[in-house]
Amino acid sequence: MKIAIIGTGNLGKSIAKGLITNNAITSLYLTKRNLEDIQEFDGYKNVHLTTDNTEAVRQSDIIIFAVQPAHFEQILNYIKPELTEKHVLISTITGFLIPKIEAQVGADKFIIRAMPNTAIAVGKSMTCLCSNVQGAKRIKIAEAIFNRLGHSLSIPESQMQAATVVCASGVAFWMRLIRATTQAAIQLGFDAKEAQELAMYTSEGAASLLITNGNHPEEEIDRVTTPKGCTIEGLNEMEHKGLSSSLIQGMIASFNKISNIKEEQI
Ligand SMILES: NC(=O)C1=CN([C@@H]2O[C@H](COP(=O)(O)OP(=O)(O)OC[C@H]3O[C@@H](n4cnc5c(N)ncnc54)[C@H](O)[C@@H]3O)[C@@H](O)[C@H]2O)C=CC1
Ligand SMILES: O=C(O)[C@@H]1CCC=N1
Repeated sequence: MKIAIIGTGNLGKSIAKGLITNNAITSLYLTKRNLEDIQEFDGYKNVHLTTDNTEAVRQSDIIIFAVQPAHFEQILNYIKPELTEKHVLISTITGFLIPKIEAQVGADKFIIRAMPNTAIAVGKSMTCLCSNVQGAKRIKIAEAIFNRLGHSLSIPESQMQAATVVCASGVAFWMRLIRATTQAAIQLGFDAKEAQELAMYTSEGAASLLITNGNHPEEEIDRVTTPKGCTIEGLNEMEHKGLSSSLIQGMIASFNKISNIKEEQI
């Protein structure tokens, strides 16, 4: 696949790492206004670094946009003359709706929105996808890319804002939970490195149980909570202090912020 990433920042770099590590490219063009920050990709076979977005678009079939929302419209306008029927446009931009992309480049273009997360760098991204009517004809291409780099789910565009919070911001939320677990483990006597090891692999094991067994989390919790034991004591204390409530409220706040991001673009 001939892929271009327009805007190789935090997410763009993660996607690039995932694509390169998984041998998912025929050629990969990475663009950024200042190439110094992406020198780590220099020297990889078939990987090209450039400040020229039009060159990247001309040389590629699949164009992944990973710039901040405020820059997207201008970039679309700039590359529009280069777009042909071969191009599949994949936007990872938060809050930038398909009708607005169509207004810039035309509804006849294959337009897909993807909401991956930074775990794409290690082939573990949960990525939600949606498309315009034309893009539906190329959604299999996007599924092939993102399934190779993790797990994908096609959803209506109306759920994309929620998917951004749960999956994309979700990595940061989980990191904080893992970090808090690590801090507790240190207080309980492990050194910092061991504490993080325990936290990382325990959270991986918990998620793997659900993925492999398809069970509800409470079913797995019931297997751990020995009557009158230490687990239920800890769990109940966490809930008294508002663990679930705090997570839910934080995610709703994050969701509401995306509406503001959309308004800031207008
Ligand atoms: N960071 C994340 O985990 C996720 C981010 N997103 C979305 O991805 C987009 C990028 O987010 P981040 O990577 O966090 O931002 P970022 O600021 O790290 O990356 C954006 C990059 O675009 C580059 N850029 C700006 N104008 C450019 C131009 N004209 N040509 C080429 N490159 C240009 C910037 O130099 C920067 O490196 C945002 O729209 C965000 O909502 C979506 C899912 C996850
Ligand atoms: O924080 C943000 O706005 C972007 C979207 C999801 C992850 N990073």
